[in-house]
Amino acid sequence: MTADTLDTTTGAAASEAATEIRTIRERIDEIDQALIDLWLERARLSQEVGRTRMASGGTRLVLSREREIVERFREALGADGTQVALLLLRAGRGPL
Ligand SMILES: O=C(O)C(=O)C[C@]1(C(=O)O)C=C[C@@H](O)C=C1
Repeated sequence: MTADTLDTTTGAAASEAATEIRTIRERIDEIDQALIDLWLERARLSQEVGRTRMASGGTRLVLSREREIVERFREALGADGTQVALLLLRAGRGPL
């Protein structure tokens, strides 16, 4: 494989690179699936907490807890972490 015969699925210009990319992509796909599964599990648990609290006569939200979570993600991942945390929270408790 040469630069003028690109592998269409990997975009690589050499077969060794195409093979390496396919191997790395397998792990990326596993990680993506784990993230999706964890995302869905977290949303279910968050909804369960919300239902339990409201059934007890409590509030729908606990903003101090949300701030703690946003801060944890911001410390670990920077500004993108803030955005991820906000999306995670929305997936569980719905939009504000
Ligand atoms: O930990 C809680 O009390 C929850 O209700 C879960 C959760 C979350 O998704 O992390 C959702 C809504 C609350 O405002 C705070 C946190």
